Amino acid sequence: MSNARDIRPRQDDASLLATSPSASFNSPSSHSSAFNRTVPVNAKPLKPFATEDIKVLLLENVNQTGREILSQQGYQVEFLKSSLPEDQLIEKIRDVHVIGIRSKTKLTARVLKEAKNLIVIGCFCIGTNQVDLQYAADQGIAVFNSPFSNSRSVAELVIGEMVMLARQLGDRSSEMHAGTWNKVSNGCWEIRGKTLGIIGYGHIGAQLSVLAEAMGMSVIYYDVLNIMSLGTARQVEALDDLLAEADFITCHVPELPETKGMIGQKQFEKMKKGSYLINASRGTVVDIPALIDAMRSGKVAGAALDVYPNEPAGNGDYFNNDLNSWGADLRSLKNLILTPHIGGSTEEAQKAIGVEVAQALVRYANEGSTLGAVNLPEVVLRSLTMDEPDHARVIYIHKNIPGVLRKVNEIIGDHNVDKQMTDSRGDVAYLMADISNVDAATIKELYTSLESLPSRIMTRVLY
Ligand SMILES: NC(=O)C1=CN([C@@H]2O[C@H](COP(=O)(O)OP(=O)(O)OC[C@H]3O[C@@H](n4cnc5c(N)ncnc54)[C@H](O)[C@@H]3O)[C@@H](O)[C@H]2O)C=CC1
Ligand SMILES: O=C(O)C(=O)COP(=O)(O)O
Repeated sequence: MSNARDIRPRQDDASLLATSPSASFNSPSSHSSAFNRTVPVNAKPLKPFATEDIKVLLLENVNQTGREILSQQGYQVEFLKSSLPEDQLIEKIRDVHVIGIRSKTKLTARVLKEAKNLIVIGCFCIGTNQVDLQYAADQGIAVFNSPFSNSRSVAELVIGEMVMLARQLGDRSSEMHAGTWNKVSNGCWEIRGKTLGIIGYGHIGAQLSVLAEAMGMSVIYYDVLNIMSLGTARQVEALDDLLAEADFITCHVPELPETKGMIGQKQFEKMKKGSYLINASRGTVVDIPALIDAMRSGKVAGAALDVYPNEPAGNGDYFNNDLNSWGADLRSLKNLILTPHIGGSTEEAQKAIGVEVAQALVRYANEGSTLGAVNLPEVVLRSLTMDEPDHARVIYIHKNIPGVLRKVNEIIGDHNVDKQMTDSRGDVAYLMADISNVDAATIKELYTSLESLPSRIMTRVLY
């Protein structure tokens, strides 16, 4: 394997041009999906490289379904249960072509700079805030996620937590575990007839809205977009309107500069006395010292937190003041449910995410399809078939500057271009072209010529 960043064709080895009819880039048949259905039965397996040379690093206990799909491709898959400290991550990422992470691993520009062979990142979760998406795009590294496979799991957790908070179940259960009988009705409520305020009415917020109405709640929501209400839910114009009206407030916004500290001291002041707060979005959205004050003063009657500004790397690690300076204060509060970022952690969600993201990674590595990528333009060409044995697929990721297509077409224009597609997103453009009647020497020539263009970000030739 070349030590350059690309997975390059092995130009010296003409035998690799022959494609093996027994090889397949289809994912295992047990994982049927829209992706599998779109691949024709006589799809030609593209062999840009010996698949056993592809190195994949999976962190944070990615589900077995995903691991199997990648292993069955013949890739070398290394699997770790937790995330890695930055220095160890940098050591490992230098070597790999594909990395799979969840919400904890931070793929910053500093880390990605060292990832000389990396072509694609799979976020086996919804959030992609942990990855420097722009830096990755600028290096030609595609990023995929699973946009809604765990939404239902989060929505169900929030429903459960509302009942738990309204009935102080966490406290009663802890007391019983400590041997104390404490039968209380004071300050305990039904959720029926109460108002739920949802901040961020996207996949999770909207799903939750339907479930909450089925429990007899009234739903209001605040979102920066004008979004169609489900059921009898009602969009409010300003966050303050929601804070003033809701009995239960729940956050479902992404981590963005605009959502940082979105619920802080000023917002707690605007809430009704005795209201409840739930945050299963990102730890930066709620100002936790302000929440501690609001709970101590009785303004907030209960809260559930699933996410924190700093989270431990893996199971068994401590959640203490070394991690977040207010850790002990938080843990001392009554009617506060603390969970270790388990909103999306169900068997159903993790299995579905494993399949969806692993298939996207395989499709990208083997076919170059960016369908569903969150940081590159979406470009897809139909699969080459076994009837097209002497074809090569050229992928040219380049700076989105004037004149590039002319130069590229000067290079590929002497050949028979069967199909070509190009699209851009911001500063980066992605071109894919299938060329027929090519031999090993032509592939080498195409590759070298494209690589020498000043607009080049990354070139791959699949054949
Ligand atoms: N605790 C957990 O395990 C999980 C947490 N999450 C977190 O939940 C977040 C939301 O997930 P989805 O509903 O799938 O995302 P989504 O993208 O479908 O919805 C987010 C909504 O928030 C809105 N929004 C963005 N900025 C806003 C602002 N400043 N004010 C008001 N609304 C704003 C958007 O317009 C959108 O409607 C994810 O980004 C992720 O960080 C997601 C899954 C599991
Ligand atoms: O899907 C998300 O964005 C989540 O927050 C869930 O993250 P996780 O896969 O549990 O690390």
